[in-house]
Formats: sequence, structure tokens, C-alpha cells
Amino acid sequence: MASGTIKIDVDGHVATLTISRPEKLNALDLDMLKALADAADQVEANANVRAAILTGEGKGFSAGGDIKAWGGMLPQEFGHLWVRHGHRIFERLATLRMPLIAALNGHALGGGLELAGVADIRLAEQHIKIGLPETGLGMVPGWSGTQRLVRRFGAQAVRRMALGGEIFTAEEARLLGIVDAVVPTGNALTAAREYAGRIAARGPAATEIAKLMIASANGEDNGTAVEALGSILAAKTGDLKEGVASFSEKRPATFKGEW
Ligand SMILES: C/C=C/C(=O)SCCNC(=O)CCNC(=O)[C@H](O)C(C)(C)COP(=O)(O)OP(=O)(O)OC[C@H]1O[C@@H](n2cnc3c(N)ncnc32)[C@H](O)[C@@H]1OP(=O)(O)O
Repeated sequence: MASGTIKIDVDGHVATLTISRPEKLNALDLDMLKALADAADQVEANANVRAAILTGEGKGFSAGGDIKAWGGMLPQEFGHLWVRHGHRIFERLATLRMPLIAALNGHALGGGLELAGVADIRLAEQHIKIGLPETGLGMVPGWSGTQRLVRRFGAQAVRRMALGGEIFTAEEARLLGIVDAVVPTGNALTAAREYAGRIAARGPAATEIAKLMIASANGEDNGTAVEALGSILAAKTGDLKEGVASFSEKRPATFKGEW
């Protein structure tokens, strides 16, 4: 039986994904990773969705990777099943076509902060704790805490959390640029819905394109954003229509250079 689920609710142009394993503060094990990937696929397949929200059920956002799931894992399993697999799923979420807002209703620690880090905007309730406590367990941050979070939050903030074990309040995290705004306890989801409505009212195609361009400028994409934009552009040309038609009609293509 799966350990927990990701609940999906779509309201108008906004999808809300809720990490639902409240009795373990939404700690993430392999089942939960799979559920996150499935949820990303579902939301992205819905052409009506222009903004998404990620939040947690109960009092946690996510207390990170499920420490108890590590028991008995061989080092190579840890590397492949846990870390590399997690990378792929976090990358899937970071590259959702629509902006993603993390509504931090509770603590975001370790893998929970790495998960919050895939979002485009982070809104945190005032009482929550934010940190990367892994080295205190004899482990390193493994779901891009030393990579994506360094690019997005800056190396110094990550050094303080990962090397010094500092746990930040929401306000400290805001001052460091880790979260974008602090809201009263109980208000993260409402604030995220307001922000999502603001995004959804803007040009959806332009917003998607801008998200790709920002990822590229921030060195997050290994060139794939340029490839995605180039494919969209090529797909709109008359040349593609002619190329596909010529293939089906088994004749040489006659290109007119139609953009
Ligand atoms: C690649 C990724 C690596 C990682 O992410 S490593 C993990 C990094 N995260 C942490 O080190 C945080 C671990 N959790 C905590 O330190 C504490 O929790 C909190 C400070 C977040 C909250 O403390 P309190 O409010 O007292 O709750 P509670 O009784 O400790 O937790 C409630 C239940 O949730 C389980 N739980 C919490 N975090 C995790 C976790 N990361 N992995 C597995 N289980 C977790 C507990 O064990 C317990 O469950 P039970 O009632 O059955 O004992």
C-alpha cells in the first residue's frame, strides 16, 4: 500500500497539488516521489491550467526525505533509487510548463526545502522552519540542495543551512531571498491562490516562454529551454507542414522558407 498521496484539485486555471502524508509531516519516500511525478504529468496534460500550487496537508509542508526508508539501502541503491530518481522527479516539477507556487504551510526541511526550491514563487507562513539538516544525520543534501538551491538562493545561504546547520525562520528566509513573502499562520494557501490568480490572468503563452527564458538565463537548463523554444517556433512554420506532407505523400519537399 502506498505511504501517502498527492491530492490534485483544479479550480478554473489553477491546480493545487497537496502532499498528503500528514502523520509523517509529509516526509517523502519512493511512493511519494512517484505520486509527485504522476501529479506533474496530470497537471501538465490539462491545457486549461495556467498556474499550479504545491502545498502540504496538516502541519507540515514536508520534513524531507523519509529517513526511515534509508534503512537497509545499499550505497548504490541510495545513489540510484533515491538520489538520481529524486533528481529526475524534482527536475520534472521544476520544468512544469506553468509557474509553480510553493505554499509553505509548515516546516520545509531537507528534501522538503529542495522540493520548495523547484517552485517559481515561495510563500511561507510566519511560524515555519526552513533548513537543510542532512549533515547532522551524516548525509548530504541530495535532491539538488547543493545545486539548484545554490543557483536560486545563493551559495552563502545554502552554506549556512547545509554546513552550519542553521534553521531559519520564515522572516530570516525572506531576508535571504529563500522565500518571497511571509504570511500569517494559516494563510499560505489563500495567499498562493491569490498569486496564482494574478499569474493566470496574464498571457499564458508569454508566461510559459518567459519561464523557459529565465531558467536558461539562470543556467538551470543545460540548453533544453532554447531547444524547447526553438521547437515551438519551428512547429509554427509552413516549412514543417510541407515537410510532413512531403513525407506522407512520398515526394521530395519543396520548402518556401515560410516562418
Ligand atoms: C535527499 C533528501 C534527504 C532528506 O531530506 S533528509 C531529512 C531531512 N529532514 C530532517 O532531518 C527533519 C526530520 N524531522 C524533524 O526534525 C522533526 O520531525 C521536526 C522538527 C520537522 C518536527 O518535529 P515535531 O513537530 O516534534 O514532530 P515529530 O514527532 O518529530 O514528527 C511527526 C512524525 O513524523 C515523522 N517524521 C518527521 N520527519 C521525518 C522524516 N524526515 N522522515 C521520516 N519520518 C519523519 C516522525 O518520525 C514522527 O513519526 P512517528 O510519530 O511515527 O514517530
